[in-house]
Amino acid sequence: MSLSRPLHLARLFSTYSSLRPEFRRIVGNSINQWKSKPLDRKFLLKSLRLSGLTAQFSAVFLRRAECQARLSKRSDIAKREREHDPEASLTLSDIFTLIKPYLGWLIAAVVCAVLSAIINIKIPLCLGDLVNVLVDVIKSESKDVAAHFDEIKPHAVRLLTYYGIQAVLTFMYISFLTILGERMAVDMRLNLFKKLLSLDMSFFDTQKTGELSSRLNTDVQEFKSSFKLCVSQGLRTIAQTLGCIGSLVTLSAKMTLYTVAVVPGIILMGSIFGAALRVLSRKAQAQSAAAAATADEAFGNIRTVRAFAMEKQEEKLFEEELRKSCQLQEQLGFGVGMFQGATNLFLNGIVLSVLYGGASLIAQNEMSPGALMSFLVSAQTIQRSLSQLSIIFGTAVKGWTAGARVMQFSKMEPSIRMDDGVCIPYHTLWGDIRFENVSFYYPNRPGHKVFDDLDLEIPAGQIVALCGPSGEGKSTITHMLERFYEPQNGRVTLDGQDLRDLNVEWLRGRVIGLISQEPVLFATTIEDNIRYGRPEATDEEVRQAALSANVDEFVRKFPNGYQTVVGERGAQLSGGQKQRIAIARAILKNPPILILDEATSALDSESEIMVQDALNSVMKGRTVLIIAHRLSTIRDAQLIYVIKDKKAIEKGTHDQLMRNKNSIYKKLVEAQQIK
Ligand SMILES: Nc1ncnc2c1ncn2[C@@H]1O[C@H](COP(=O)(O)OP(=O)(O)OP(=O)(O)O)[C@@H](O)[C@H]1O
Repeated sequence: MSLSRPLHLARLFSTYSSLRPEFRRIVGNSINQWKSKPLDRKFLLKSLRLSGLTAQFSAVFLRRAECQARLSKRSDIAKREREHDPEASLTLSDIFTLIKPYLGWLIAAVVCAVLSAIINIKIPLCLGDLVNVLVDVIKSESKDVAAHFDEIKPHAVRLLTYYGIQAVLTFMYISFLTILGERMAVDMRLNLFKKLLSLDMSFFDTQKTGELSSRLNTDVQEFKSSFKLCVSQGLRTIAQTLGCIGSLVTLSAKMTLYTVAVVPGIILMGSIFGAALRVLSRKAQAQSAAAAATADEAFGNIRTVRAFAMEKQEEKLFEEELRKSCQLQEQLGFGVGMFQGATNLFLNGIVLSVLYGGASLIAQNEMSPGALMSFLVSAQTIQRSLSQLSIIFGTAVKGWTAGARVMQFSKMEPSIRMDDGVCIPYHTLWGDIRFENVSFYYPNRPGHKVFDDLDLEIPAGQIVALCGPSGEGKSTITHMLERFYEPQNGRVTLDGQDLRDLNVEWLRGRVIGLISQEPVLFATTIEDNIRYGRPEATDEEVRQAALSANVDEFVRKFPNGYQTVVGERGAQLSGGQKQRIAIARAILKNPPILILDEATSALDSESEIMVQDALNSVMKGRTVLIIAHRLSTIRDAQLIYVIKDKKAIEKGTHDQLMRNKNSIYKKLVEAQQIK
């Protein structure tokens, strides 16, 4: 990018230099003609040529600026090492899709805002009339108060009516916009949340949850606020500007054309600044999200932070991210400030040019001094409106970027759809699982194959254990069974059906129950956490599940019983208690296939006995896949697989494997890696 930018600029300046004499000739001629000739067709054509030429320049600059924006966006993505992130973009059709359900509210708001602006143009005129009448009354020196009052009354009533209507219109358009903005924000949040929940697991492998929350909250908020501001203020300002331009045309068409001819220049400036500010704004918002994610991670892992006394380091990390964010936000502020300053300078220049052009017209008797005065006042109203627009522009840039960040993930499509595929009828489901020639790597680490031609059979109704050295892929097998990830080669089948043909919602929700080493509970009551296994379960079924999982016995000792709130991730419970609640949840779900991923390895021996007891009651009559390092858990398995070197290299019962003197399993037991 550093090399290409000077090249672009050089090319642009060479184009400009070659066109400069022609540009000067046309501009010079046109200005002279505007001053000296009356308004005719030829004159109009010349004006259009000037506008066209400046518009062409705007287009060239715009394209260059956009190109630079794209390049820096790519470099950002490279910096973030997120190859699969789609480009953040927000189109007008995206905005229209959001507005569509509430189009009526928008139209109502637009009508009210425009009417309010029209009244805003009328109020000064009406005020002027009232002042004129008052002046007349003062001049007449008559003492007839009633007659004076009758003269003033209609003007005063008209003014009061305008004030009243304007107040009602203002209330209406702000209310309508609030309804529109809030409902749009809810839709945006819901869409994004729904989409995020459905995205592939590989997406979450590369994203920080804090950043996702920031998109759901901060970005949607920013988009909503700027949308409301742009529509309310922008509409009013535009309507006011158009109204005043109308007044200008009636005052002097020639002077108006002279003033309007500089509009492509404003567009040109706006385009260049706009592209640069959009890039800066995108960077600034990404950095704010990164800072939020750092804080979120620290809070999420607060126990680890405390245990390692890392508060200072976390603070430092957060400060670094915040400072970077602050720097970018400041740069953005400077950019917006510069833009607003330049706009003001430009607009003041227009007033000067109007004075100069007007003076020439007065000298040629084509305009009266009074008309020039009125022209200037209206031009200044436009100037004020355009200054206001430049402020709105800054807000719009931020809002647009925020909207694009929300859309970036809302537009992503999961490769695994939740609602596709078939369900095997419950009474014909056996629970026979096979991995056939499976080759797999995690999508975010394509160079690292976890399995190469893995073959594995988990017969229906049996307890099968997976063991092997750490990092060889035991948990990955459960991930593939849950269809969190799909194999690149080979297939995984359930009762002979490829998992890819089965309905994922049914598979995860009805068929497979997972109890992992660190069960995660929600910050709600014990009852709700158990019910998570099957929300439609009756109270009695919840109690029965709790009894089978040895939950009931400790819950009864809590003052609030099943209504005890467990804290974030179950922080107010012991490891064994959390694990037993997770088992009760799995019992309630009553899945034909159960996966126990080191379900007892984090517990002390007393808790383990209780949890194992609970597990034994769950395992009966199901297909069970156990991942464990504990002999006590594995010994009873009907089949044991040893996973190593990307394959299942051994299989058999505990006794069979122990009899083989070269068995890896035997070595693991002897080395106490399985103990
Ligand atoms: N989400 C992921 N993205 C990329 N690589 C991963 C991911 N999860 C696991 N891995 C890698 O895949 C390999 C297998 O991991 P897995 O967790 O299946 O091992 P494991 O046998 O269960 O280990 P352990 O016994 O230590 O729990 C490891 O090299 C690991 O680094």
